[in-house]
Amino acid sequence: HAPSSSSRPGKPPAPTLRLPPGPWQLPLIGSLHHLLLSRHGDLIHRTLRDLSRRHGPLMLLRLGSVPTLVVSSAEAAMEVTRTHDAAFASRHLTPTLAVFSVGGRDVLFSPYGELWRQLRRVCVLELLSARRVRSLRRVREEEAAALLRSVAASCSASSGGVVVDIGERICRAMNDTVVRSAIGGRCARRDEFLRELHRAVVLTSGFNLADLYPSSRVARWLSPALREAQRCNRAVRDIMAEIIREQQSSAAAGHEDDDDNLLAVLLRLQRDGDAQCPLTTEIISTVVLEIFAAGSETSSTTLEWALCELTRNPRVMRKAQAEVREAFKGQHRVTEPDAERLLRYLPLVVKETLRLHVPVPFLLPRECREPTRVMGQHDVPKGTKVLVNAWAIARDGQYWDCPDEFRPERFDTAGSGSGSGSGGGGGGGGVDFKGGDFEYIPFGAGRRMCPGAAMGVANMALALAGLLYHFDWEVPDVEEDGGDGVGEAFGITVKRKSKLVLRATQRIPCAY
Ligand code: HEM
Repeated sequence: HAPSSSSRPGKPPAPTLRLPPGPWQLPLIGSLHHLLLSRHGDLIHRTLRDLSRRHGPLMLLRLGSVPTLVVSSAEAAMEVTRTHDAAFASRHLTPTLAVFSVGGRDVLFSPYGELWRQLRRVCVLELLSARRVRSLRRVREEEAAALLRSVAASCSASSGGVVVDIGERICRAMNDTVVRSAIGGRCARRDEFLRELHRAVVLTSGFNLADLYPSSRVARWLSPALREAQRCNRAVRDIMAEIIREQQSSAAAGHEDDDDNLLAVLLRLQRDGDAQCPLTTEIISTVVLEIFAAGSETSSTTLEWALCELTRNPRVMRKAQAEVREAFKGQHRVTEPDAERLLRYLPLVVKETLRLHVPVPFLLPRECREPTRVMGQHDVPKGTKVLVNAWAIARDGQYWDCPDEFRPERFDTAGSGSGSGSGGGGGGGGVDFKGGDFEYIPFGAGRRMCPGAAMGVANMALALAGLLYHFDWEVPDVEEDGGDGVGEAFGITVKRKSKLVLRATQRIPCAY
């Protein structure tokens, strides 16, 4: 993999490559020792931020045998996801990701090409377009209601507050919402699925022996992560096979209205042979599994962090609760149209959570498809893995005032200046996550940007409004986190190390 600037005899000398700078390397392990010796332990997004402060926003490392470009400024992120978007539009497929994506024949990790284009188009059309997201409102309301009823039931058992495993419940609610949206029904083996999904998130972080030495058979053989990935993949495929069988028998029985979901459409395309790239059952199973995973893990992680930050910041909590309690005054239920119409501050809370706790800190790894000169001065060789450290960019004092503080007001267009920088609210007024403001890219940017942002935000916003409307939330005892960062667990998404547990006190009855 090592990039080379040497020329072969008889050929004109190749121009010398100007590779991006990076920390010193050792034979065999490359730059890994910088990660292994870090004070941040396995929180690699933090370690790479520290390293980039020394070596620059375009930094070249070798992680095991994999040349890896780490992108750590808004300007550099723009180069990779806009200026040279096509050159970086493929994913880097590690051996563990190859297990889950069956060699990249999927939508999340596929190389840039026709199959990806086709699968992404179907996902957007049948599930993620603005129209489809609107039409799934009933699913969101029912699943948020189920969550609120479950908390109310726990509260009714005691007269004072009650300690609730709210993190677990949020996780189930977000998963049920996205699964019902995609296949029309719940997953009967949901808890088993969620357990395997949590394993998959850790296994695919890219920092195991097999992924660091992808071409070494010894590394693969020695890697427990790869074997565990294969086991985990078999388990989720088994769950999916059951779901597909049910959907097929429902279609065979002629249930017309069961046909209106992503899985049904994919199966119909397969039956009719209409798709440009033929769809195998394996591809369909992979795509639907990925939608379940991409849609639930990210949203539940964000919602958990939102509640966690609100309990740590009583001023923000009071303001958010005052707003929602005023908007729904006298009512016993929160509905989506009214929440959308009346709440101004709550969306800022969601935005600020997505900034402070970028759920997918390196986006999904990209790969350079052709030699590319970036920022006019650095050459990135073909095959280089690219990590955009969206987490570091969203906490960079160059773009954000008090970047480590939780201040939803910074996104208030009325209260602060426009654009990034030093608006009155702390930088961020007018900045959005739509992929055009590169200091804030929790959903990525460019061709491979997340197509599920609208659905993710809708799923989270309604549940959060209900949780704040009906209940008061406090930290039960001394918080186990100890403060910023210590409570993070690294994986392809960064979530809380332990599931959030809070004391809930019901203030307003639920009538769902
Ligand atoms: C808080 C919620 C979410 C966050 C933070 C999030 C974040 C991301 C990120 C960072 C990427 C990679 C973007 C890039 O490489 O530039 C991505 C890709 C993707 N996301 Fe999301 N996502 C969320 C919700 C969802 C939902 C609800 C769905 C679907 C139900 C979804 C489906 C996808 C898909 C299919 C891709 C792959 C796009 C491609 O490679 O072409 N996401 N997401």
